Amino acid sequence: MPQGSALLTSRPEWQALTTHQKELADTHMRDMFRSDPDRASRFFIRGGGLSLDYSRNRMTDDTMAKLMALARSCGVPERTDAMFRGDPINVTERRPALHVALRDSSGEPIHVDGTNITPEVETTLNRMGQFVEDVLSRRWQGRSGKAFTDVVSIGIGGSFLGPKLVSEALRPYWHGQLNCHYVANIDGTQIAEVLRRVNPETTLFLIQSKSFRTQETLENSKVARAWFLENGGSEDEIARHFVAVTANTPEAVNFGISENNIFPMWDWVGGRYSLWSAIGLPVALTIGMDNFRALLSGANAMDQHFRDAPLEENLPVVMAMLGIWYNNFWGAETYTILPYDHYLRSLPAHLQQLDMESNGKSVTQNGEPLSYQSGPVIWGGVGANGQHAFHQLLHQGTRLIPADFIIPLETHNKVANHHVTLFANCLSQSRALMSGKTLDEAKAELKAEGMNTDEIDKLAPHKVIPGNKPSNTLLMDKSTPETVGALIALYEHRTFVQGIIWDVDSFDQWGVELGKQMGKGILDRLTGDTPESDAPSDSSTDGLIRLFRSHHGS
Ligand SMILES: O=P(O)(O)OC[C@H]1O[C@H](O)[C@H](O)[C@@H](O)[C@@H]1O
Repeated sequence: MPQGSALLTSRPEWQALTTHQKELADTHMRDMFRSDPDRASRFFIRGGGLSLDYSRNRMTDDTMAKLMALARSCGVPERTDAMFRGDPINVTERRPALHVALRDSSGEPIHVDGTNITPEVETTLNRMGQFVEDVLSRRWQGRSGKAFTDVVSIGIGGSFLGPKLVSEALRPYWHGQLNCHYVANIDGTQIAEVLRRVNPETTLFLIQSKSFRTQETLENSKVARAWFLENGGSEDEIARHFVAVTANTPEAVNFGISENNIFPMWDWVGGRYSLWSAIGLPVALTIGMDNFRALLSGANAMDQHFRDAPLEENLPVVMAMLGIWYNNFWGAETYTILPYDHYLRSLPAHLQQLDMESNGKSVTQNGEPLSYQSGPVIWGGVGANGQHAFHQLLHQGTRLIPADFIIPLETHNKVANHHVTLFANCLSQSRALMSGKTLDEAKAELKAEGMNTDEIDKLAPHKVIPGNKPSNTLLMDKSTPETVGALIALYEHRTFVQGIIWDVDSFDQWGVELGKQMGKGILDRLTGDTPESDAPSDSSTDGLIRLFRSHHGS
């Protein structure tokens, strides 16, 4: 499939969308709804246990047909097949991206370099299951024969955000035997606060690092080990309290983790796609292995929907192409994720890494500079809280910010009339964003309040809400292991499809490396190990290093 930066924008399908955007530029969604009573039922699809109402978008049937034509011309179906087949779609690292294999229980073989990987996936899941059972049944217990009460997961980035999101999302499924804590940051406050709350005799540490080279994780793990030894633990007992998940067994063994306590990761799973692997252990330990497997099966249901449904009825594809529509044809720079579910409060943070690390790229797969925008800024926050904070800018700011509203039909916590009120808030926000308020409506309202004409003329412009702001509404019956799995998988595939259109490598992250490389030299200068470094610097960095050193008297 020919691709390339110039090729994309010169495709007839791309140009048709450029022209089409101009035709739609002056049409308000309010009028689209008025003139088309079937709009909402036509732009409503289901898949993998989720439902999507995408009728509140600046589009018509013609727009969707044009977006799907672009998807086809960029090879979305073929590239999707390539991903599921295990082709090395991560071109810069010459690897497949096979997170879908982690949740495929069909038994169908998937080959990487000639080896069927599915038996190893199943073996690892069984090992996880055995470990969870051993811990919960107290066959595996702390050094003084007490049952574990706490799990501390040490990891960052993909080895942190996904498991943390799922732990929180599935809080109603916690069996209650174990508390779960996450430590990610090199800010010592985080680990200090966690260690203050746990007991060294009953705490299990999980060191989660695909590479086993990540500074933050290694430094925090050293602190955890030292704390364990300082608080009555012995070297021999480390094996009972420290477990690692990594693709780098030698480094984990070097660190002092017993080889029997190491769960594997594979280089064909990207960090931000790894919560489905043994990186999900903190989740499995707190919700039990059956629920963890249900999470995988929910994700697998979305995988099947993504692979098999026609593009027009395919949730990840429809959402991806609407995102392309705003990003590349309407100039939207950001995209907001609004879960109306307290349990999903960490979804925006997880999707931020998933999407911004995957599609924050500026060259094509062949290394040519992009002549168009790639991934947008992803942000968001839980509803209804955001309504009393940043939604003002969504309603009346000058920027176009498409939004995804995500809400379960049913709550786990029936408290007074809260859930129906939450639902009403969600619907009223998406409706207000779409319809807005005209100047005439604002004036009529003020008149009805008894205001005089002079005052009305002054105040009314401030009360105009432009509307025509696009949003999707994603629904699920309830936040369950299955629906949460499907929801996360949906966004993974949405990101993947957009990467196909932009022709970027969605599975590498070279940009992250530069800061890491520079970090070492700067640390040495701050600590005085190499005060006069030959490494390239600048007057700002030099000045700030001097300031830090003089503050610490060095
Ligand atoms: O799991 P690790 O190898 O420790 O990596 C943790 C994280 O750090 C890196 O800097 C990457 O940006 C992330 O994609 C990765 O998930």
